[in-house]
Amino acid sequence: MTNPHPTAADGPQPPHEPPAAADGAQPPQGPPAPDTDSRTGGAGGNPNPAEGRVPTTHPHPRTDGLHAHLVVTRPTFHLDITLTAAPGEVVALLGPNGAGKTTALRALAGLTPLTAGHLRLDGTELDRTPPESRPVGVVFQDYLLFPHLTALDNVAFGPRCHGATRAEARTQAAAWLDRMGLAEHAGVKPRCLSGGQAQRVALARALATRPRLLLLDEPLAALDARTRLDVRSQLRRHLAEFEAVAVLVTHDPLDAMVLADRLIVIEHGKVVQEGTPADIARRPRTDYIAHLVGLNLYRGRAEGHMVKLDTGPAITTTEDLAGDVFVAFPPSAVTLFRDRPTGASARNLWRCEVAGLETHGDQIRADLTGELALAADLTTVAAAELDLHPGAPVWATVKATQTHAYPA
Ligand SMILES: Nc1ncnc2c1ncn2[C@@H]1O[C@H](COP(=O)(O)OP(=O)(O)OP(=O)(O)O)[C@@H](O)[C@H]1O
Repeated sequence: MTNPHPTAADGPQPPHEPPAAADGAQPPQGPPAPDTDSRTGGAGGNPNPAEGRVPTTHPHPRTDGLHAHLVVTRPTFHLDITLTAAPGEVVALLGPNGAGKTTALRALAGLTPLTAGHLRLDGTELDRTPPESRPVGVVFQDYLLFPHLTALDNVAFGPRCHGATRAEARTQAAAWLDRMGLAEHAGVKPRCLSGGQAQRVALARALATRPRLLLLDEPLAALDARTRLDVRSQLRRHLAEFEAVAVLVTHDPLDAMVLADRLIVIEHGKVVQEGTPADIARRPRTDYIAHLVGLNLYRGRAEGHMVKLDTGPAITTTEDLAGDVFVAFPPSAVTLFRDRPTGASARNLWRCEVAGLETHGDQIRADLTGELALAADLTTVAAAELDLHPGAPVWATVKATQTHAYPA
């Protein structure tokens, strides 16, 4: 996502598409959000619930969550996804580059207009609500903190825009910084914060507006590996406490699996699979997802324990199925031989050729072509003993017990 900019609380102008009114590093005098009622504690609970409370005008109960059908049509791209989430649920939008994740997030924030569809949050239609008036908080990959404001004033900016007095806003901001473990950094400017601290300030700023929808755009992408580990676990804790809907956009399957209750995988502007992280990891339905979760995936037709692949040979499985199925197995389940193994069952034995080799953690991953295209993991020692190199002929076997077949 490239510098989108949903609300007054979230920083300077977006570079393209409709500008967010009252956006930018202006004096924090934006209009009050339409919905800042704190009956349910809003975004993670208001640290000072008695403060900054703005009367609600909502006729609907605030327990409905998110119901969205987002349709955005551009000359070369069409997004059409349905997105629902219950309060307290964290949903991750996962997908390859250009899938439409950012477009979906911008549409939720009101920065990209819907071509069709609808957007309802806690019973209120938001389609026509301008970005700065939506009860939406956004955390960006690159934080987008105001460089000239202290951490405290960056966080206080949100409540100020939503009608709190300066003193109220600062009190609330101090409470949020405290909650994020950043109390001692309140007077520090963003340039003096580490990446992890800046990201937590950005999260505090978003939560301080008590949003009913929290949008997180690749929130950990700019952090180094070590910081990422810490911030990921802190973010997980804060999201677990968050009482409204959170939507996270990420490329990283680990972030998605750790942070989200439910994954929605988008490819080419459409939802291709959704479910719990465990469901998706166990039963991927596209090559992209199979690759993400590190599985070999094939489609075919099952007759009992035999699955005849659409392209390629048959695979023997332990499941007894009929009709269209997927078959998956991990690269670690593959055993390679240079010579045809004698005594091995002829089942799940394929003649292949090494197309490429790469280091994968402490293993070597071999990409194989031939009777069956597959990835195989083996130790460095085994790769050396087999004298594997691109072009080398190999035999690959997989035990039926290591495969997993499920209906397509
Ligand atoms: N402002 C825009 N105007 C026109 N086309 C755009 C605009 N923003 C994005 N697109 C196009 O819309 C499609 C979806 O892009 P989008 O940024 O939503 O994907 P994404 O899944 O977030 O990708 P990435 O992971 O690379 O950020 C792409 O083809 C992209 O080129």
